[in-house]
Amino acid sequence: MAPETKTPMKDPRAWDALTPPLAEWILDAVSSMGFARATPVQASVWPLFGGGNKDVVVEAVTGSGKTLSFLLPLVHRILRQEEPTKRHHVAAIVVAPTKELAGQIHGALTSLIAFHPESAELLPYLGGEEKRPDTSLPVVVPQLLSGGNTTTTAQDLSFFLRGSPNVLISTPGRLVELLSSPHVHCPQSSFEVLILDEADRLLDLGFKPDLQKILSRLPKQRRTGLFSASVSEAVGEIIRVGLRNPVKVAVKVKSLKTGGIIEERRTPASLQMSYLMAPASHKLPSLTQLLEKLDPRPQKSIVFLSTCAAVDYFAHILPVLIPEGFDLVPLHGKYDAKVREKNFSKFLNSAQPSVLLTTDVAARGLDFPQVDLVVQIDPPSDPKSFLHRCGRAGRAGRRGLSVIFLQPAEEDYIPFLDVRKTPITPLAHPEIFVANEDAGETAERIREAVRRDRALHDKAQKAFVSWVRSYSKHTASSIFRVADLDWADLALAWGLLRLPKMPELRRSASFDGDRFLGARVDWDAYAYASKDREKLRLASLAAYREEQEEGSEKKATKETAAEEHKAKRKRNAEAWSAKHEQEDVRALRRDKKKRRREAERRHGLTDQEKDREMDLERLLLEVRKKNQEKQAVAVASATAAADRDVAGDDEFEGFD
Ligand SMILES: Nc1ncnc2c1ncn2[C@@H]1O[C@H](COP(=O)(O)OP(=O)(O)OP(=O)(O)O)[C@@H](O)[C@H]1O
Repeated sequence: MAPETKTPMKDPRAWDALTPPLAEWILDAVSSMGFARATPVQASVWPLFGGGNKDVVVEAVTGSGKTLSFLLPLVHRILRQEEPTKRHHVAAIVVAPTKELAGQIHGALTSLIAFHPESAELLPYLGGEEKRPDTSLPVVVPQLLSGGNTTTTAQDLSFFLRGSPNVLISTPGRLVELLSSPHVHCPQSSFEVLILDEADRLLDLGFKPDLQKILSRLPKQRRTGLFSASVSEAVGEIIRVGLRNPVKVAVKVKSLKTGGIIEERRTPASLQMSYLMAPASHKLPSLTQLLEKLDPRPQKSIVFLSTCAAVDYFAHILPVLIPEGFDLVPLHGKYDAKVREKNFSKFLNSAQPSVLLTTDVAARGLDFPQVDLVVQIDPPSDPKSFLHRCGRAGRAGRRGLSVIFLQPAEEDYIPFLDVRKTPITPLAHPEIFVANEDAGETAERIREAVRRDRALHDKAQKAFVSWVRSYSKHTASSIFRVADLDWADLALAWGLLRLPKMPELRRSASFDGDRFLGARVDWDAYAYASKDREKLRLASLAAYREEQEEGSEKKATKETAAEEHKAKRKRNAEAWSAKHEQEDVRALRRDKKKRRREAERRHGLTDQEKDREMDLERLLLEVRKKNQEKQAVAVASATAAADRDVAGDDEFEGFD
């Protein structure tokens, strides 16, 4: 019997085993890129989306090669057309949520078509002043619409008119602007395929209006592909994109749990997903230890914070804290497009160990080779971001470590992530231990830096308020509760010199009311490092003081006037009584004189005349006595009337 011959099974993911067969130039390209075989997602998507005529919804873990899984079908569909795409017609569009990701996809496509001779010939024309020549064969001509202020819409349009690209790669906003031009055409005869990368993010409410406008400008007869590591998060929204009988491609990871149980995960097997329980003030010292102790030293690390303002602030603080030899590169969505671009490529190309300090702007899709470590100092507000953030490390089979720092009150996040198939385990190695004294020392070092420049204090105040607001917006609101925050510890963690005035503080039971945290600061002398800014501050301080002084002078004048008025009244009252005393004296003298004269006069009167005068005098005395007793104007006036009749005005002057 002839010996049994076994033909070796062909690797189903070998590039040359895929159906339909890949073009020669693609085989060259992937082998030059060092990709020995297709990744599971590439092998699954190709026959459906490249060969077949299916719409696809693709979910595969981060770093599993989804970009190439949609680029290969995209170029294949364009190049198999009988004729080149007409001038100013678009054949394919790729939409991505951030400029950086759009740029990266554009880079990947450009590297790929560099292997396609007819398309490669046109590459030098792209971006140039010259109109690109027509071709007789189909070609792929990409244009990146980068948005922001890197290029204006007018520049994008003139590039489009000169280069006549047939593939647009863009963020939603800039794409809407270009598609609104009457010179940009997407007819059914030319348009082939629409790709939404990070589709669940693009289907979020924020992008909805732009996405609707884009869809309304595209023919209904087209192929559409949705790609993401978490596309199933958007199940309810997928319908909006107008897919026709889509095929769902889900590439899952199975891993062995302790006890021999096989579990399904939504994160790559090469990525260790860990957590560290740490009060807020222990987080930065823990980060420092992690960077120090990891062996080999992480070449590239990404540290996530929750807000742009926090990145702005800690970008000035971390250089003081992290071990020597690490470059710190900040990146967030509010930077000017040029700074964003510069910092992005600085991190990408840095030769020495570097740390990217960033927000969720860098959570999705970005493929930095050599990212060994991801640290989430702040857990993401949206749990969808969690696996994307972690997935910046451990890509394409490379080992990676992801650590999330959780405060004691946030412990429930651990089972929460388990349910979402992104389980995390306690960080066992390297061992991190932070004593309270270390945390206090770190806080002092931060405060020292803050004291050197008042601008840092301003940044800290702004950032802290925005951080608290973002904390209150966590989707998992039952786990991240502002009411549980330990304000004194947070103030240490941030190295604050005082806590900003916030309604959250007033409502908090754990806040003891000392916003100044026992830190002694001479606020008038506390200066900005920038001379110009300090000059301005001093000028406005002087103006403020002057205003205060004017205010107090006015107040003093008012007070003096009031006192003077009071004194005058007193003087008047005193003068009045003195006057009356004098008058009394004078009246007495007059009386005496009068009586002496009377006595002399009476000397010569008859007895009858004397009696009449005596009666008159008695009457006069009675009236005077009465008046003196009552001293009331009403009574006096009545009495005076009677008196005047008898004695004349002169006698009652004082009662008037
Ligand atoms: N067949 C392959 N073999 C080896 N490496 C590959 C292969 N295809 C792609 N890669 C590499 O894998 C890395 C990750 O690819 P890619 O960025 O497409 O991942 P992704 O699945 O889109 O990740 P994310 O979900 O984070 O966006 C890239 O550096 C890419 O060059």
